Amino acid sequence: MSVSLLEIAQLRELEEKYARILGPDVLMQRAGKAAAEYIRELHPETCTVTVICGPGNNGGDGYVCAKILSELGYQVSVVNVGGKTPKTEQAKEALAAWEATGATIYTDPYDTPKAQIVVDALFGIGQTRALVGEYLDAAMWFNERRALHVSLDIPTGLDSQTGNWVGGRAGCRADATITFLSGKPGLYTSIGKDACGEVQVENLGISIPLTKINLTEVKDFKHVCASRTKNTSKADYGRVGVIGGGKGTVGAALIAARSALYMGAGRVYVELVEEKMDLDPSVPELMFRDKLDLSEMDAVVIGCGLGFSEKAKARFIECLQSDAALVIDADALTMVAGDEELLSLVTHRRAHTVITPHNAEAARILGYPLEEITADRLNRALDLSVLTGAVTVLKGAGTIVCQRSSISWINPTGTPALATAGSGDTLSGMIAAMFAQRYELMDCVLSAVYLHGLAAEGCDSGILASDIAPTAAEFLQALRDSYREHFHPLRERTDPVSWED
Ligand SMILES: NC(=O)C1=CN([C@@H]2O[C@H](COP(=O)(O)OP(=O)(O)OC[C@H]3O[C@@H](n4cnc5c(N)ncnc54)[C@H](OP(=O)(O)O)[C@@H]3O)[C@@H](O)[C@H]2O)[C@@H](O)CC1
Ligand SMILES: Nc1ncnc2c1ncn2[C@@H]1O[C@H](COP(=O)(O)OP(=O)(O)O)[C@@H](O)[C@H]1O
Ligand SMILES: [K+]
Repeated sequence: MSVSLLEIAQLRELEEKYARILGPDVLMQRAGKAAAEYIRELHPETCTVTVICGPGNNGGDGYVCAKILSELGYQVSVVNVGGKTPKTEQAKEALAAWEATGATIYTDPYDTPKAQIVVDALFGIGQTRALVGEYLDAAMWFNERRALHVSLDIPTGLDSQTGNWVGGRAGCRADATITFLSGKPGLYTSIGKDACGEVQVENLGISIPLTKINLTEVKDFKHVCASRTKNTSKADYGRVGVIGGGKGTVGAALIAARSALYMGAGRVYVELVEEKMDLDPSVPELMFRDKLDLSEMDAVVIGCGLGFSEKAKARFIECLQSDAALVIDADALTMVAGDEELLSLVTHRRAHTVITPHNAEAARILGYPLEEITADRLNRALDLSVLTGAVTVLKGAGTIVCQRSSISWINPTGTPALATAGSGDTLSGMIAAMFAQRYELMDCVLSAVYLHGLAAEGCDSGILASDIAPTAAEFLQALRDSYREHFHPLRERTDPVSWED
């Protein structure tokens, strides 16, 4: 199963339930202890630490963590930012326990001695408005330190649901975040991808319910990772058709088509609506047709460099009316925006349909300003699936995959190296290749999105879009090797993925 990501209301419910079962301060004690242990793992040598605490329970976690670190031999300074009385009983008790050690309590972090580790326990999931005053100053102090930056639960200022800054005001930027009970969506998408650094989830000994928002794991598409049956031929791996080729943008279709081949499609055909080509000399395996017979295709990609001609639109309509699995990308998405006839054809499709917009395309289809998409990508992705009936892949940092049934996944792989022309075309071709190989709907989409991102992991410079699929294919190979190792009765189990639940 995927890693569950809980929303605030669900976290609050768990918090209340376990406060009743375990006692009101047990979770805070566990959170503070887990944070101290995590910091010790990150920096086993004892050193100087400053913990900045806010007025709520996040601050309470900070006081507990500070006391345990101090008992472990770290030299800890604690700041009760603004010097106010904490707002909850548990946080008051945690502050009192720190006070009982006789240590100085600072109210301004700028007064503290230099520290090798700084810990942000200002605000967690209870931050309801933009940082101002002493809290904003404290967040700035945190960011300015040349130290290891650790946030408790979430980086202060981050909206745990959307991954944006609360009220648009930037907060803490951590090198590492230890988050309690479960992951939260905002840690894995948008600004959250930068603000959290490494994320460690600590469930505090609580069993976490399954939820409708998940972080994709390899196990979510483990059928794709199983070995292919040996007694097969290219007919078993299907036919992908790529329709593009508007004036001057042939490359996009070629990139999508090549990617489908690399990801294991049996045959890949290209139709160029406005341009003419009979051969791609660098990938002679591709076959070109003036007009594809859609009834012969298992999966079709439409939109990459398609243009907006009448011919293109007519062809799009034929694709929508076909029984092939359809990946709708780029120009085809823009065509759908504001066109009721096309939208209705999308909605009424019987075969699998995936739309792959980036934020701007999503804004066009929904008729929203771009800011409304970026403000809440999870909910906007869901809006798109409800509007179109299709599986939505809302691309970007922390790509969101969602179904109309309201189950969503956030994809954890990918880097800014993917922010390069043609990278979305590659993804479309990869998804279609999975359809052609007849995997289940969500196996197809989740595997392609995950592997596409994985291909760019560790790359902080630039890559060619054409290189993404070959690298993704190598990762898929490694996963299949690992899966085979694991499930082979005569082999030792040394695989890196834990395949069984
Ligand atoms: N969930 C769990 O099970 C567990 C939760 N735990 C921990 O508790 C944390 C949640 O605690 P929390 O609810 O007390 O919220 P937190 O973020 O500390 O502060 C909220 C306070 O700040 C205030 N306030 C808000 N914004 C403000 C602003 N801009 N400027 C100034 N004030 C502002 C707000 O006031 P109000 O909005 O009511 O006026 C409220 O009083 C959670 O993240 C985790 O660390 C763990 O201990 C164990 C398990
Ligand atoms: N900063 C980023 N981090 C992770 N993935 C990214 C980032 N920027 C872009 N991507 C990914 O790169 C691809 C870009 O797609 P798209 O914008 O359609 O490109 P193009 O139109 O050039 O093909 C998407 O899969 C998107 O998720
Ligand atoms: K925090």
